[in-house]
Amino acid sequence: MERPPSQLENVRPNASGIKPPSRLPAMMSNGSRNTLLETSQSDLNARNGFNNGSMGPPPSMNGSIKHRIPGLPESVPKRKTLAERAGEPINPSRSHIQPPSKTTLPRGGSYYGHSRRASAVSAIASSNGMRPISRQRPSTAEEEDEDAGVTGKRKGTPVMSFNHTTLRKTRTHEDLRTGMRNTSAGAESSSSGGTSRSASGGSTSSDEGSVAQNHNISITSAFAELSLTPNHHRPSLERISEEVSPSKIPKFSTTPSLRHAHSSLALQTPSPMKHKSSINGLHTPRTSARPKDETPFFLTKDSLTPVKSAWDTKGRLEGMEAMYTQLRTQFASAADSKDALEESLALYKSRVQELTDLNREITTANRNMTGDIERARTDLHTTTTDLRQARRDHERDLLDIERKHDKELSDRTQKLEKQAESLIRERERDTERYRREAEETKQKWNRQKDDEAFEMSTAHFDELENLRKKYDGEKAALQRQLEELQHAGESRATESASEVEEMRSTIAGLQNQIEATNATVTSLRARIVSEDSRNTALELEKAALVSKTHFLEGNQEAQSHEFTTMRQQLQDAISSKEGTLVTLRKEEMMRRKLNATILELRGNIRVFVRLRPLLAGEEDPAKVDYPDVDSLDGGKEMVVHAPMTFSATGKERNEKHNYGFDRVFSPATANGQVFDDCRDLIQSVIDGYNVSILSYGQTGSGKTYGMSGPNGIIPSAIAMLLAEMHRLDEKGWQYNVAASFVEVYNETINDLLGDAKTWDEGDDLSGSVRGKRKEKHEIHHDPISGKTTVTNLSSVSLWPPPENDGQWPPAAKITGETNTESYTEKAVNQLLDTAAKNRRVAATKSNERSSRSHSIFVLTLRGRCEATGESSEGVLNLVDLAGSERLKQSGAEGNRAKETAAINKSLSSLGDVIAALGNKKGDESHIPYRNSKLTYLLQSSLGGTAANGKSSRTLMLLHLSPLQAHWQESRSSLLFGSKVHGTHIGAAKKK
Ligand SMILES: Nc1ncnc2c1ncn2[C@@H]1O[C@H](COP(=O)(O)OP(=O)(O)OP(=O)(O)O)[C@@H](O)[C@H]1O
Repeated sequence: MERPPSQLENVRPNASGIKPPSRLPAMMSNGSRNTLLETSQSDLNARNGFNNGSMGPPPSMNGSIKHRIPGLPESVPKRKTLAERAGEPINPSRSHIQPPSKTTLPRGGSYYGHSRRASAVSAIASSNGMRPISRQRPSTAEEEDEDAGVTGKRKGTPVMSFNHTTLRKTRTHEDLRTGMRNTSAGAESSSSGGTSRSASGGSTSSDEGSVAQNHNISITSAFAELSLTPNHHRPSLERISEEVSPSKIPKFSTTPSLRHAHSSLALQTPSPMKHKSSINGLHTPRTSARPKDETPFFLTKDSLTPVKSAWDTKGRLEGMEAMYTQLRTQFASAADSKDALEESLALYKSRVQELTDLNREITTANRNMTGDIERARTDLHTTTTDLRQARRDHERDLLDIERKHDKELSDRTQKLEKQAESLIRERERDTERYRREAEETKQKWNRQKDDEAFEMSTAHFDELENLRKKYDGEKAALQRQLEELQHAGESRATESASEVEEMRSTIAGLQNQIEATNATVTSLRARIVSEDSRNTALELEKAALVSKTHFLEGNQEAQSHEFTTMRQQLQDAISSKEGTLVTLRKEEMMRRKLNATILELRGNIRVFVRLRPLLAGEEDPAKVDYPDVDSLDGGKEMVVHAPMTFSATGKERNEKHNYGFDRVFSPATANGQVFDDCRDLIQSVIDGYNVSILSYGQTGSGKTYGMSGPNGIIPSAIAMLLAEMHRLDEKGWQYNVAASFVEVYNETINDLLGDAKTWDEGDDLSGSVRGKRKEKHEIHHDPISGKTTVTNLSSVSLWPPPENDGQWPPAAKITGETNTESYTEKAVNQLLDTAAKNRRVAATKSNERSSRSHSIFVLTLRGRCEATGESSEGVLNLVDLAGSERLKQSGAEGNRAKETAAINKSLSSLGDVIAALGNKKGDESHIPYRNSKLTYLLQSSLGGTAANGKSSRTLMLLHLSPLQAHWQESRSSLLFGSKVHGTHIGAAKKK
């Protein structure tokens, strides 16, 4: 069947994608082209009416077309094609149709009117994170069902189907679909002759979405993704009509350009060209706006083709007119949409501008901050580098100093060790030499003494033998005389016995007579008694006669000679005794000399070190070794392990320090053992030397314990001196012992045996203290006698006991004691108690006073030997020094600062004096005794030789704490001790 030429064939723009309706007949004829049929039930019905029986139109139809579209031009050629009209501006204000922006598609809104704009604004607000103010129409279950229904319904539809996956991507697509459905429904109602709801519904606010959707359908149909079915090639229109059910939604054909437009919209990418092409390629479904009697037309794949017979040109034109109208409406709506989009765009632009400004500001700020950070980083880097460099330099310096120090130390140590070794060797040699000399002298003297004794004893023996012989002779003569007398007495006794016999016989005769008379018996008994008495008297007479005989028979001359001899012997014995005493004195002198020699050899300044044991509760002792503890003459070395430290390079350091002293006592050593090693020194006080024993060390190291504790130096020294004095008494030496006890506190001297209330604390307060006048004590040193005296100082006589026993101590009189030793003992105890009490009273002004003051117990021994006329005077100073650790304390205030300064001064002066004594080159050398009260007080007893030639000896008793924590204090004490030990002072001289 031939298809008549169509006007639309000429107006179809190729680029628009709208297929000219002229293609439809071809499709209908053989179905070789893809054809999309869109229809509704009413269309079908209408078509059925047309097509029923024949393809030709009813005669009445030819004129009715013209009549129904009065606006159409009469002449078909004069009519503008659809494409031309589409190109015309519909409204000057809407001449530029812009595609919808991707962000202006409102959800559930319309592209038209206020609601559309509101939706657009809402979309902007939503995109800016604000709550949209326009009403949004949610997707309802019904719609979902409808969607499903559409799909389901179209499943079996051979003509077209929707891609729901794509449609569901956005709300816009839902709306589009809804619009499509409405359109479809409109078509249905139109075909069924019902009232067109959608035609008037566009202005109904209650169904604004529906109206918008109805309007949208033209666009959405263009954007909907459609697919062609293979049935497009059906040969006839009837067949198409059959297949399109009225209940089915309109079918659309789509072209690649439409698909592209849809996908662009779905992706919401604005593209004017795409939109335009979409609009141009739009195949509008027939809407309910079409008059009921209007010829239905199909929207096929390639063109808007009214379903008319080929000969029904008018019908087809009407369809096209309707489509044209529809397109105009669509263009109008597109223009509205454009306005809305422009508005949105303007909003967006302003917002974008704002954001751009903000971004710029932030970028600028960020850039500034980045610059600052960069600068700060650079500064930091520079500082870090500088710091590292400085640290490296510092570490290098430290290492250098350390190396230098170590080297210096090792050099000095080696040097000192060499010196010490040579000194020790020299000393050993000297000792050995002196020992040999002493031994020889002693042996010589012993031999001499033995010879003398032998000679004396031989003479004595001879004399004794003679005397014994003489005595034996005399004794024999006397024995003989005695025997003679005894014989005479016995003969007299025999005579008496015969007389007794006679008398007895007489008695017996008489007894016979007694029997005769009792009176005779009684007289006889009386006679016997008288005879016994007579006999006794005779015995006595006999003894008297014997002695008289012995006396009378003795040689008076011999007797007087014997007496003379005996007197001579007695005289000899006395003179022998005198000789022995002289010898003993000589011996004593020799002993003193030897003792002095030994002490000189040992040095006038000696250092003993003593480590006290750990006390209860104390932990972490320092490790100390005593390498020669088992040596016969006592240990002299110690190795102290310093606490572990780390070098600048982080290396572990376990230092050991070797020390050598005159004597080293381990913690196990008791006070008595320490004193045994001090004996010879104290003995020398009796011999007339001045001796100082100084207890040095930090607080709590045992100074006071060693000095005044049980069997400490003070009580032991007094006991020893008393025993020595008794011994020397036998040798003709008599001694006086006096004691004083002073304290040096804050460079002021206080009398510990006086009254603490009168003490001068050196606090510049004049006048009285507690109502008592302050006592000032001045030190005087006599350069000629070498004696040091302190004014106003109490002195207690310990030996001999004072005549007026009980005058001292004042607090507790010692009375009723006849035993002098007991007095001394008690006096010493009383003396120590008084000192302690006075210190306690003073301590109320300054706590821990005992640790911050020096106490000096002074014993003065004056001796005289009447036999020899010798005399001696020695002073023993037993000094308990203040805690040495105060040297390092700083930051003290008030009294403490004063105490610290005073302790510093006195202890450093002590070191200076000892060092100066060691360096002394002659009598002219200056020794800084006056630098402190302590050294000035001890001037005559500090190991030097005074101007008067009197010299002295010093023993430094170094006390150490056993705790590792006190290592630094112990080390400084050991260094001080080593310095003193290394000082060699010339021989001490007795005055
Ligand atoms: N060898 C020792 N054996 C037993 N205990 C000791 C010994 N040495 C010291 N102590 C004890 O250690 C404590 C401190 O001793 P001490 O008071 O003698 O020290 P210090 O150095 O004299 O103190 P301060 O600074 O007060 O003069 C005392 O309790 C003492 O009994």
